[in-house]
Amino acid sequence: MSLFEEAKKYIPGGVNSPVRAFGSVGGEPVFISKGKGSKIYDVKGKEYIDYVCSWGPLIVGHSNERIVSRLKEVIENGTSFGAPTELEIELAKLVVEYVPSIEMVRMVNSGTEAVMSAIRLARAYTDRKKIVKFEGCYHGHSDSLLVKAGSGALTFNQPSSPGVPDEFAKLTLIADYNDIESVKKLFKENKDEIAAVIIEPVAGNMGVVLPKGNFLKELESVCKNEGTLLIFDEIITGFRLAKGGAQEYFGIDPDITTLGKIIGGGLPVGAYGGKKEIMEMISPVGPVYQAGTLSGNPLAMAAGIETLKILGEEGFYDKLREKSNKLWEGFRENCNKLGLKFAFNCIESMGSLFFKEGVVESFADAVESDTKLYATFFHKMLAKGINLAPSQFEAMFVSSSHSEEDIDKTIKIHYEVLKEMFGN
Ligand SMILES: NCC(=O)CCC(=O)O
Repeated sequence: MSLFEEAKKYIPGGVNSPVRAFGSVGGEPVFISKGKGSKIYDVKGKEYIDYVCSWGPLIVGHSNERIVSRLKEVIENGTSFGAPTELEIELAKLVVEYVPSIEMVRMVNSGTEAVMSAIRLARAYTDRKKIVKFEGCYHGHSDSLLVKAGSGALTFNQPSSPGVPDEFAKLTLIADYNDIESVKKLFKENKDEIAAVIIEPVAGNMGVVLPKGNFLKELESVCKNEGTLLIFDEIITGFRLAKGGAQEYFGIDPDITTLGKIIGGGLPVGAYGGKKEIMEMISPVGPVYQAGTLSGNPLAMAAGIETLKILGEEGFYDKLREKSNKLWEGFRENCNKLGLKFAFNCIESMGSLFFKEGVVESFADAVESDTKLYATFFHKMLAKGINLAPSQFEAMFVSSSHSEEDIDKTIKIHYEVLKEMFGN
């Protein structure tokens, strides 16, 4: 019996998160035994260059020495206290220093929790109930956000999940990413009722889709005029596009920011932060309740602190950009050499190749991609030792641990695979 067969006996679908099950690409998921730097190894010892990076957190690669050694130090003193520690202050300070709009931050355990809490806070702050999200954006799996969601929900054709009561779902209004008119229309129809607009500033869960022109600026100003809070879901883009995330990159001032992934350096951490006036509505200062037994866990804080310190070093993002651009250029050249006109979207160290000709600038464009071709591409890459996300509707990530050699090898294999699929 394979490990997957065995897992399926005890765990629904054999996995603890649906996207891992290879549902949209077929076949059995690879079981991983270890990771080091840019590489992961399956239980049979096969090596892969990894561009999933645990779905984004590992911007400095697997099993980074500084993180591991700090974790060893911290674990000697205990694993959880449910009481304040200095480590929490250290990570909070770094977040406030790095992320322009954050004056205060609350740590939780996952991105889902961060978003769920941010929405509650926005509703309490504005005394309004409705929220706006964009079709194909994914903000974790809390009830209000599982309406026309991206990522695994889209991959598995469950964008609006059963189990979410209609009464909740109808408070979530849906706009089109990169279409400010669709947002304005919702505001017109729901005057003074919208608490918050939540957005992935760069969409990463319908594949990578970049904000066009002034879209984010316009969104910021619509929200300000309407007395609605703008929530930037920077769970993917935070500390990824720049030290201060997408808000620094695009010069936007959101009211609340949600963080996850990189902030935990590979351990479970989420966070939400914003202006002091808003954040001080949270219990025990204010009336908005939110809590967590393991929130601010010392190990998770330590991994986050070490990661953020590395990101703060001179030239970190310049080097990562250079490396990423080399890979993206390689992919583009490969497509050109083979006369392929597939859309390729990238920004800094995140990118997606769409099996769709032309451009992908909206959710409607993204879902026109040929997911069967993606599945073939994915399996051929995997067989040759390149690990990509097992879905068209995800991003790939470059880490600081990817070497020139990794990048060259990946470009070479990418060419071979596309040639096998499309060459004459
Ligand atoms: N881009 C989607 C995620 O990062 C979530 C991964 C998961 O659902 O396990």
